[in-house]
Amino acid sequence: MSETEELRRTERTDGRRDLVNVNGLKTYYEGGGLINSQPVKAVDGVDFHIERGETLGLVGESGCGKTTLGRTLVRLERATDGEVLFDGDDITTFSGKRVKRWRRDAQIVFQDPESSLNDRMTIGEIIQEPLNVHDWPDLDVDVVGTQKQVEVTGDGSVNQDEREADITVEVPGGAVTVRDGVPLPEDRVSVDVTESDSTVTVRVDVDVARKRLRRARVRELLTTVGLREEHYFRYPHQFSGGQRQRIGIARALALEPEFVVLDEPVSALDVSVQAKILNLLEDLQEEFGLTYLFIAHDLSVVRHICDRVAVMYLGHIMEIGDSEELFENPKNPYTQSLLSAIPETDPTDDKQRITLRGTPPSPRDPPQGCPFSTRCPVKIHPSEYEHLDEKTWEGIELFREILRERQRADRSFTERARAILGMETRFSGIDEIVREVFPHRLTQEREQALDRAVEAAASNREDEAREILGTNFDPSETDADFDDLVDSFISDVHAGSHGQARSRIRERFGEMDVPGEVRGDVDRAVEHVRDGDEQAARELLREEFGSVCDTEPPDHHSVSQSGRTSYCHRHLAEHEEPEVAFERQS
Ligand SMILES: Nc1ncnc2c1ncn2[C@@H]1O[C@H](COP(=O)(O)OP(=O)(O)OP(=O)(O)O)[C@@H](O)[C@H]1O
Repeated sequence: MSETEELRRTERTDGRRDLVNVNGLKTYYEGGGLINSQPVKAVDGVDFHIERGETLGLVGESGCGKTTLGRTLVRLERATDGEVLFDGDDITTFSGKRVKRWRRDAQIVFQDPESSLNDRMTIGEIIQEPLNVHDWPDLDVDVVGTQKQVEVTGDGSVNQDEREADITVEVPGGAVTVRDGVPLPEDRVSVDVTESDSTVTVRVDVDVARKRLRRARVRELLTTVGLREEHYFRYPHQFSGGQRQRIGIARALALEPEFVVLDEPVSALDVSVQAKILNLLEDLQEEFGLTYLFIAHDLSVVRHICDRVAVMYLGHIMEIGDSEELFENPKNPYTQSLLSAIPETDPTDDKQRITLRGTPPSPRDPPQGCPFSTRCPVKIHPSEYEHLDEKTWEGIELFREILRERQRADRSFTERARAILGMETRFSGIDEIVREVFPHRLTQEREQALDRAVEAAASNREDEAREILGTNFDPSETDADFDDLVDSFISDVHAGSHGQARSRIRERFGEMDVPGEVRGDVDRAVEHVRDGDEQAARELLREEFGSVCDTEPPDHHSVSQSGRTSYCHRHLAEHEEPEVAFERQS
């Protein structure tokens, strides 16, 4: 790649160089040996960048792919597709020595300091391990002050990296500078320079063994992360959770990385300790110019520590941008839902809490269109059904969601085996589901009878109430036990729950209270389910009531001046913006 091309790839329009650039990244886990099983699409096509020295937060519900994404960036997981440019180079294509060299630049701190440290090693050994693996320090040498070809012999070697060399030798004169990160006094380095017409040969001898340098480096790291040098010979179990996390951080910093993935670094710690570790991480970032990807569940921590935030759902980034802006004025319906669940510190703020129905779909079988379409509270309705009221829509979406959940349950071995053995009777519940999901209404005559029955029961004329119900409602119309139903009705009225008493009867004897065209489709879907063909039921409902959200993946739309983007069809001009749709519903 030419230098200009490389610059174009890594330099953004505001002129700041990005350290990490992720393009179309996918990480799939293969099906685990099950025949025909689909891969888990843990990360399913994400694009973002991380600027040098910034902290990008990564949030989202459990299982949305945060850890997998973090691990892919440091190559603990192999990318299935896409590229991860680190300083312009695609690390997914590295192999052999190049991976090993690059690994020093990118490290990870794990969530659980309990299990991520080997209990049989001393703290010193744990922190020293990466230094041993990478044969640290390189003792690489930069020779300055000459145009001639340079040869380095003895303990040193020519610096071939872009990093600052461990030792710099100036010729003529042989003045030595040792890089800050190497705990080596300059008077322990001796230099001998010989020059010919075209070559300078520099012999560098270091009279301190690498082992001692490493031990000194570990002691330095211990104090850097707020521990004491005498902790060197202790074991992990002798430390508290917070101290163990400090050890994990020291280990991650040992090779002086540029980029650190912090995978829920404080989630396992007591609240009082969390703040200390967060402060430490911020101080270290400033001191060493680190770039962080900060993965977290706790949104208030993210707001506090991150410059920008990426919100993830089912392997996709739904919204990404400036942290304060995103928390103040979220644009994506998923971000809006996620943030609405944070308890409000100000009790006078009457923020609307958005309850999401169902659970996220399986990453083995994600929705075809928008990943959030199966749960989105402001999903776009097809234009021919725009006149439908919200209650009917809610019923349709819920019905579709229930059929999808049943499909998912179908995947379990037990369920499949039961079906094959003919023991399966789950489908018998369909009438009950329809009664629960859609509003039901009685004929006018029956509504009046219901009024009279409520009045009689409320005045302790139970026999009369029973008689009214018995005369006006035919027990053969319902699969419920009629006497039990009447008993419950009377108990509800006595308890003052007249509404519930009425609903009981309406659900059992009422007609579905939805517009005729909807009713016809629901009835046909129910028929398919009765015939054991749930797939046909799902397809029918999708064709009839599905919208662009069900069929097309959205684009990322710019939603603020600062470059924040949101992945949602509603940002297209022909639709209402998500917040307007939320407002209309409330
Ligand atoms: N090694 C693996 N093999 C197969 N599937 C996996 C593997 N690791 C993770 N997954 C699946 O990939 C999806 C994403 O998981 P991941 O751990 O990345 O999510 P997460 O957002 O970090 O969740 P959490 O917050 O619970 O850690 C989940 O469905 C998970 O079950």
